[in-house]
Amino acid sequence: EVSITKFPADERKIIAKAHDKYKKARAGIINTRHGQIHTPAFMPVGTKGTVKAMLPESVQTTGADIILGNTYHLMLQPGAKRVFKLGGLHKFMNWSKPLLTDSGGFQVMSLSKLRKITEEGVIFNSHIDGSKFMLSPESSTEIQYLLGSTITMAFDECTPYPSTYEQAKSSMELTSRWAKRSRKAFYSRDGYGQFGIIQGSIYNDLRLKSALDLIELDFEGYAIGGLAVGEGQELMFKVLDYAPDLLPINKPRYLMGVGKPADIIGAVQRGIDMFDCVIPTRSGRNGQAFTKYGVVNIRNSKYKEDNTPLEEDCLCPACKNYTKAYLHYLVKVKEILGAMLMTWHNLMYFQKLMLRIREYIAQGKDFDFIS
Ligand SMILES: Cc1cccc2c(=O)nc(N)[nH]c12
Ligand SMILES: [Zn+2]
Repeated sequence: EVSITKFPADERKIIAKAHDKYKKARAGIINTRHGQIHTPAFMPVGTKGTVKAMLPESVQTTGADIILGNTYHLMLQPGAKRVFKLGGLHKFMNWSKPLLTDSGGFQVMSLSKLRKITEEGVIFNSHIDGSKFMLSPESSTEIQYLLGSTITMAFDECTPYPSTYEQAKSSMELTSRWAKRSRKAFYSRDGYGQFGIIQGSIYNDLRLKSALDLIELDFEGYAIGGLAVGEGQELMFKVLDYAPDLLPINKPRYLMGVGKPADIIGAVQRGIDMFDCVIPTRSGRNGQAFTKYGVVNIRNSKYKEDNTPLEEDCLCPACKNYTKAYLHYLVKVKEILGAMLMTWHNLMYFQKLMLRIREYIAQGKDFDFIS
């Protein structure tokens, strides 16, 4: 057992795995100002201060310890200063457990129409009304402070895939300079943390340089960025075969934007502790349910008279009180309750997967199951 201080006031126990294939898998607890995070952990995405179609108390019943918010969206509407004046994001959205906010650069690149990357930061036009904004390591870090994030992400540039070695190198070097400025701008408090994000695309020497630059800044945790950007599972795992080992063994490792159950299992086996992905919520709203029998596309007409639940032993309201026929109908007629029940089931499914993974690691058992 290795126990180390993660967030200032806290301890984290890592139970190293004996089994060779799983020796990098670890189960632990991150203690923060807003409560514990059991890892490996899946973080539901609550982009605009809400996990879409869910009440925060419903998210809590699924077993989620922490949810994500987004700097980009919240700075545009309702504005970080306003959220701060109203008591911070925890109070605003009635979520008292840990909150992690992404730093906004990734969202600017994927959402805003016009943008310009300079050494200072990213200048962009809001995708809502076209008004001009700037996000920099300093402003992103300040916005996350105003929101009251438990875990603040450093301001990075997500290197697109594919990128040439030169493109990936200069992008990674910019991220290292921005990480230094982010770290300097961070107001550190007990039980709060800031995570650095390593880049370097698929090039192992760039990944190493990125890790060395960020380890010098002594972040409370580290994220692996620049994956889940179209490289595919095989290449992602190839990077994950070495990248997590470049990071301090005694700090949380967060793989951003991942992923499907099989991606999560493979990444845990390679030493990742934290995940976030829109798949359970977005696909739930689109009528896809994750079950132990595989993904159920509830809109398929074969379910229109299916009087059985998605999963007979699932404790979520969709499975306890309703049938696939009813869910099929709700989603077909675009009733809001359809989005709610499908989302609730998928979030419960992802949290059950994480719980089983944590239990298997703690018992020293293999967890190759594709749940
Ligand atoms: C959300 C997300 C997904 C995937 C990759 C990234 C990344 O590289 N950097 C940031 N800040 N966020 C990411
Ligand atoms: Zn269910």
